[in-house]
Amino acid sequence: MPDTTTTKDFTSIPVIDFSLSTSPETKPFFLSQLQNALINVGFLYLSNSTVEGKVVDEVKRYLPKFFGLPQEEKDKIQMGNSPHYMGYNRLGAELTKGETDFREQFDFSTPHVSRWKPGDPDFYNIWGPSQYPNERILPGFQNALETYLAQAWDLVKELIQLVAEALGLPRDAFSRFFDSDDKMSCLGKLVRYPPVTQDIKSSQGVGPHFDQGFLTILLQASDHPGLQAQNLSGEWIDIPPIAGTFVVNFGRGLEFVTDGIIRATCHRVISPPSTSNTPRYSVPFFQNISLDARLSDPRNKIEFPDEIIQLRDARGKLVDTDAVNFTEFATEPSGKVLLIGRAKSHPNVAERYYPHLFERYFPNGLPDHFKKNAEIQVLS
Ligand SMILES: O=C(O)CCC(=O)C(=O)O
Ligand SMILES: [Fe+2]
Repeated sequence: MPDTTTTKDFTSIPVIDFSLSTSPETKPFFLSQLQNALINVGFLYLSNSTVEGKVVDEVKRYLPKFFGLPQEEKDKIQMGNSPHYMGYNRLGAELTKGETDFREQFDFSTPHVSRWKPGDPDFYNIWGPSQYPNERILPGFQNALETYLAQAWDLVKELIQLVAEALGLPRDAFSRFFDSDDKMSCLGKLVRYPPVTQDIKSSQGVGPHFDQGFLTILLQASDHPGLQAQNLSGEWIDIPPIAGTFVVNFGRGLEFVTDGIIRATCHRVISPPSTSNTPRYSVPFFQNISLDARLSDPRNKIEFPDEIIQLRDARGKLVDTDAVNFTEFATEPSGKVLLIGRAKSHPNVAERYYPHLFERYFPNGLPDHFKKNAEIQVLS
């Protein structure tokens, strides 16, 4: 495997051992590896993290069980019934940059009560309770996912402090972007990417996009390749699963508040080929930031050491890419950016609960290919 620790334009993704961050002797090496990944790659594999192997194994065990439930059971908890964009989506019920993603998925979050009340901004309602299948149907499922979320959340809270240190900042440099835990919610997804079929010829598992918030931790829960990240030359670099690791990447929000020092790298998923007998499974976990945080507020500007700024400038400009971008960070509070992103991805939910956003982003109504795909599903 080529050495990516020094190259500016990556051709593979560095593997970083989290346990090196826990001892004073090895921490400087950990931080230097992290610094390179933050500035030059925007992706890394993390091994030996604090998330327990048995907790990961439980989640993996439930993936085929959940997606194997009868369609009617999954439809009972469909996202279309949740103003918080929580719950199940059938294959193809999601758009990235207007194009259909062929993945079936279940969105769930850390336990949370919506803080929205009449008169509040619409985006206060973006976080709220998850929808789980009846315990009788899938015993232990909710508990397994909530245990996983709690451990993933602890990990991102530690990681964001290490990110600050890797950029020569105090450990708490990013704490201003988070409320107390009871006012925060992080999002998890169970995702199933079926092989390409006759009906659905597209291999877009999920189209080119940037993640939105700060950190993403991704569990590749089967042996399928398919995840790819775009390097500075615009080439798509494979991120094949490596057992015992998470893939970590950085969202547009973190790129914004670090003035482009940290890369939010564009990525996509190619579906398994038609010759594959099994689906690809993954479990992304997205670290959100405070709904009220305005990243463009001058009071939120962070001063970086000169040598860090020089490393960014030496890297060169990021490739312009036609992907979902979250440019609204320049003007809107974080919660609104999140709500707009969700409305564009899940137009049926926006149409029902956020009609003002639906009209703005879908002035001609639900796109034909979105409706057509719904028909394919009804037929099959
Ligand atoms: O499934 C994957 O491997 C990646 C998914 C992803 O990038 C996303 O959901 O934002
Ligand atoms: Fe992503």
